[in-house]
Amino acid sequence: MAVYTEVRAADAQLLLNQLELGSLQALKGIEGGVENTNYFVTTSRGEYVLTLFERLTAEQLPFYLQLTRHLADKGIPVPAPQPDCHGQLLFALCGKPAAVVEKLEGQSQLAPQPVHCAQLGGMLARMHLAGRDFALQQPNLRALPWWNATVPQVLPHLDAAQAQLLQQELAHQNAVAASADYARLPRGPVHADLFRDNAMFVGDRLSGIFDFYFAGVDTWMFDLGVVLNDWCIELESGRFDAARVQVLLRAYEAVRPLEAVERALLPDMLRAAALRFWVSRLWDFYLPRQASMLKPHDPGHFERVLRARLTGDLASALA
Ligand SMILES: Nc1ncnc2c1ncn2[C@@H]1O[C@H](COP(=O)(O)OP(=O)(O)O)[C@@H](O)[C@H]1O
Ligand SMILES: N[C@@H](CCOP(=O)(O)O)C(=O)O
Repeated sequence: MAVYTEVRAADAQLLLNQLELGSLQALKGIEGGVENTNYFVTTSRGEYVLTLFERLTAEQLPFYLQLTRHLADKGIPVPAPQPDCHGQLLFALCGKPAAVVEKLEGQSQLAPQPVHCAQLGGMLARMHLAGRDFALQQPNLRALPWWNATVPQVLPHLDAAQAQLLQQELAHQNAVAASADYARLPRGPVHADLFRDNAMFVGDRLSGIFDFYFAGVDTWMFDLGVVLNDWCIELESGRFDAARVQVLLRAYEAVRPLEAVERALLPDMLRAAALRFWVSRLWDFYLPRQASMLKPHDPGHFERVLRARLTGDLASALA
């Protein structure tokens, strides 16, 4: 659970007044999430999510908020940020940047089946295409430069085998990123954290995707790698479930067929995506921040995912 900043009802009401969202009826800290402070807000007008941004700065936030606005306007089901009468989406609360977004209907599907993966794959491709004409630029802030800066901080906490794996994979990803093929990968705004807990289903129907606060401009294959590594694996082992991999990729390609260079680099992007979350989980685990309700995710999970990807199991899943 993560509530880093306690928000009083009176403070929340001041912001709701600015947005003309009615009178506060309930304010409830949200269990889940590790990055920001989130509250469910019930008002006389409806249900919303109030987010206080704990790490992101007011300079970085317009990218995320405008991107969700842009995607919502293009028919992608994402929680639209609520504007004030000047069209502003970003505010300040308790000394932190803050926003209020729509509350999506439904529940996360934490044990996804092929029926869920198919919808997610199609939605991911539609989201990539819908982002092509988004005007703002911001890199993925959890990409290679961040891994290079963070790995030395977590290495002292690892055993020798883990340290070797981490360093070897980082070296490999630096080499991939410097290659001509990598430069040819199509890119655009990506979600970069579209795990099963960042999508909602009503019954078996995908009702929306949310939590764009790691979004940035990166390769579409990195985004697909993040999704495959979470939606299409057996959680205990990190190994791929072939049926889910196949259905998700087929659904993605039904909307946007992969280019040859994307197909060739997908195994490396799967490894990159595993490395990204192994590093961030190690960082959260060994160098935690203060939070009144925080349960860090298990870093060992992404070590297993990375080891599974290193066996080349994408090819066997697609055989
Ligand atoms: N727009 C939304 N609609 C419905 N539920 C939401 C919404 N945003 C967040 N939540 C709920 O809050 C939880 C934590 O949000 P999340 O964005 O993942 O947090 P963090 O940014 O800290 O990682 C989610 O798992 C979900 O249950
Ligand atoms: N998905 C990441 C954690 C990022 O937090 P989120 O709650 O915003 O998804 C992970 O699983 O490590």
